[in-house]
Amino acid sequence: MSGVAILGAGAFGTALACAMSDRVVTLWARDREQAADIQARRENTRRLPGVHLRDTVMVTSELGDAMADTILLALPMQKLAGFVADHAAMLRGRRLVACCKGVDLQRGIGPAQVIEQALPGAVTAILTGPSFAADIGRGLPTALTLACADDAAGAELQEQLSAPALRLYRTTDVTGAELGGALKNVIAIAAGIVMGAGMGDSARAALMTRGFAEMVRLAESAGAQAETLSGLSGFGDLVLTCCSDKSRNYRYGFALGAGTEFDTTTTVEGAATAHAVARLAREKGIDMPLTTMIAAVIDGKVTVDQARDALLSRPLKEE
Ligand SMILES: NC(=O)c1ccc[n+]([C@@H]2O[C@H](COP(=O)([O-])OP(=O)(O)OC[C@H]3O[C@@H](n4cnc5c(N)ncnc54)[C@H](O)[C@@H]3O)[C@@H](O)[C@H]2O)c1
Ligand SMILES: O=P(O)(O)OC[C@H](O)CO
Repeated sequence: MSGVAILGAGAFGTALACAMSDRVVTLWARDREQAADIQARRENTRRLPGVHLRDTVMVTSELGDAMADTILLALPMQKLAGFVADHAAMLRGRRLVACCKGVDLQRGIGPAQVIEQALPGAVTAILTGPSFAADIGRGLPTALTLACADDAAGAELQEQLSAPALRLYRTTDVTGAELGGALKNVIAIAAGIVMGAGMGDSARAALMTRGFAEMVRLAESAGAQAETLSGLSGFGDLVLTCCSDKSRNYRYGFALGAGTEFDTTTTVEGAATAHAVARLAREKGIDMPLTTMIAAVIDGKVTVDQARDALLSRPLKEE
């Protein structure tokens, strides 16, 4: 058994399959009809319309046909624990690369730990960083972080998963990489709120900067290295997601700020993660005013105006 399989035919899984289609790669969709449709049309019309899949991408809904030595898990964060627990027997012994961004709401842990709890001893890695599926699908140049605690395994994965337009940088700081990807989504919701409510570009810049300070504070308390947060998975992804309406987290925040409707079936990882992180911050005694406020706004416990006023009237402090 060799090669690469991607589990989850959402926007990101499909885009990764596209980027890695310089070789044979398998894409698994849980829905039989959707898998057949993508395989026949060579396009995922539901999740990544307009992107053509080469014949080297094999699409299946049979999980057994999607087993390879390296498995990319491109599922929403809150679905990961259930999925790996349900399919532990099949996944055991393979290199597992989580491609989701977030903190598990029930367990308060990131994707690598979620996998390790279900499959102790598994070689686990994280693929994360600034990347819109639509950009990757169009073959536009993208750089991501591949984080693996076992550096030798990480180096092999970096070689295996790099592709002509997909450049992977490597780190052993798994905690830093996964918290960068998780926390930037919360700040992106906040950036969307700021812009949707008409607070302006200067307010967004302030929010991104103070949001980044929160990200580093929490990550360091969890044992991550601050410089990882300054890399692609932290700073890079924060800038991308806070400044583009291609981002679903940003668009969700914008709708909250503007008081407009938002399609609740859209994957918005930052919403659950805001709650998971606000709880973690409370338990650890870490000051995370923005994240805590975003969780309260999402819950409707405070209005956007109340959140703005409360944040602006906090005691003055050193930067
Ligand atoms: N879309 C992007 O631009 C992008 C970029 C980088 C990272 N990501 C990350 O990738 C992850 C997936 O996002 P996406 O954009 O592909 O989402 P998506 O909403 O486009 O697709 C999610 C996919 O997961 C499948 N799925 C949901 N629950 C499942 C379950 N229990 N078992 C099996 N399959 C299940 C759905 O059928 C769907 O195909 C997220 O964590 C996201 O943050 C997305
Ligand atoms: O659409 P979003 O907000 O989930 O963002 C997609 C990616 O995480 C950007 O790197």
